Amino acid sequence: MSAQREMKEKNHWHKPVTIIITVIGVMAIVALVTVAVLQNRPLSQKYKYGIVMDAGSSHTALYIYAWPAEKDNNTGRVEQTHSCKVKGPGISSYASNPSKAGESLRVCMQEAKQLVPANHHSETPLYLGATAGMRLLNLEDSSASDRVFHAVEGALQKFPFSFQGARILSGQEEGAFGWVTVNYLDDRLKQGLETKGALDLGGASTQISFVSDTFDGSESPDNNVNFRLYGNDYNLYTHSFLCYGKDQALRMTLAQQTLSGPGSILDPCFHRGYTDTKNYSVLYDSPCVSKMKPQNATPTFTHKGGGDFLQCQDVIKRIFNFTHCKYNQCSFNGIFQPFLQGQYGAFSAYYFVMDFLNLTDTSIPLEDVKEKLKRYCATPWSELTQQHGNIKYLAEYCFSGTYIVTLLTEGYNFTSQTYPTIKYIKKIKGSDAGWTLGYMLNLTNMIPAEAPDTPPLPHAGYVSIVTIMAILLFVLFIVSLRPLWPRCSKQPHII
Ligand SMILES: Nc1nc2c(ncn2[C@@H]2O[C@H](COP(=O)(O)OP(=O)(O)OP(=O)(O)O)[C@@H](O)[C@H]2O)c(=O)[nH]1
Ligand SMILES: [Ca+2]
Repeated sequence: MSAQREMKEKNHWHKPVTIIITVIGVMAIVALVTVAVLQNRPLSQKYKYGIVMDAGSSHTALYIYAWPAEKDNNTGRVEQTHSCKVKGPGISSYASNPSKAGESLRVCMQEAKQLVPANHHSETPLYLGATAGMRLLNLEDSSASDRVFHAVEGALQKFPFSFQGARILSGQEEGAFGWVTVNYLDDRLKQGLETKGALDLGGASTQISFVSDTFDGSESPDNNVNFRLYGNDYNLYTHSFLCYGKDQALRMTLAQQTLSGPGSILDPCFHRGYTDTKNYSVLYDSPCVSKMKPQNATPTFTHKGGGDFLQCQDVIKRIFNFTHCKYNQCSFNGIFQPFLQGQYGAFSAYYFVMDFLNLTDTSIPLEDVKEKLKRYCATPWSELTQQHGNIKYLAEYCFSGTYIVTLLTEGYNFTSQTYPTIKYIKKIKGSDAGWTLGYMLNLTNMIPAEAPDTPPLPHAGYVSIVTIMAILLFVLFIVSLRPLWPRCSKQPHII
């Protein structure tokens, strides 16, 4: 009995003070872990929104972007959540009826109003950027372009968003923001990886943009855009060729074939059996060709297809001027271009056309691409309409495919070796490739010039370390109470 009492006396765990210290120690550690974890947990995901309207030459599209509210200054998180294609042609086509340009945007704007939560409407910026169609209208008739903008602005101001204005983007902006979009979505900017060039083929203009180690802007300052993004400097070469979008290039190619004002032409870029009556005044109604309009021509001409890829390449080559270059090297029309460098993403009509022709795989050798195009162009029109029905653009794919290959090789100097550096793309991680995202990121200051301070540990790592440390502390605490531990448990009882 006395031994038992002695043991109980030696066993300090049974002392109320020890029990209280242990309980307080456990509670303190639990409190420490809880506070540390709660204090540093990611905030609940509240989103911010931005809307950009791409008023292109052929049509207008609306894009909604969203990003977690607390990550404003930390790019890599903005995503396209919705896109809406405006019915009808681009806003520049409404020059003679501007109010219709504003009206045409209403359906997509209503959609945006439904999709962006109402409590965010007033803080959501809305931008409209117009490209080559409005550039051409502005060249042709600047007051007509002002009227179109006035009507469009009036229509957009009626919506509850924070409207930031409608304007024409310069060719440099269009090229550079397309490049920003591609590299932002690919996470190349944030990680400081080698960037990808951007190739954009629109309806009225086409852009080429890439970082070149040999280009510092001194040779041709107009083609130089400098960015500092996430602590890295980028020296970008960019050029926009007005009139070299696929629709205006087709006009120029047709103009080349009708300079003498013939009553009919046999166009190698259209399929055998294809025939259409075209109006001279409609064909030449664009600043890209208006100066070439034949005098004394009949009002219309018959447009017949010849279906010959090689001859088509020849007539397309005639719209490029290779005779003068005041720089070390040029692409075409006397425009400076440094050596091609790195990988390229080709989007818009590059994708639409090559996708239709089943030629988006650039591991197919360039010679085989040409061979396939040759066979496609030689397909009779009747066979194609039988196969596809009378779908939009069907008559133009032979021209468009041949134009793309000619622009890339003869224009930009891609070779059989460098052709595989191009990837035809439509979307990257769910967002459309194009200038709109880059434009919004720039205007909302969402790409920091310097790399943002990031916590040294991700949240999960932080939680694990705090928990391990707390357990360790607890164990140390228990061990530190060792002098108070009973010594008898494993010792033989000596009576
Ligand atoms: N085949 C095909 N062509 C398309 C499609 N959507 C647009 N296009 C055509 O492809 C060309 C380029 O389209 P976009 O990139 O939208 O051109 P855009 O932005 O209106 O014109 P720019 O102001 O010059 O940039 C135009 O000739 C369009 O008519 C499509 O789904 N399929
Ligand atoms: Ca475009």
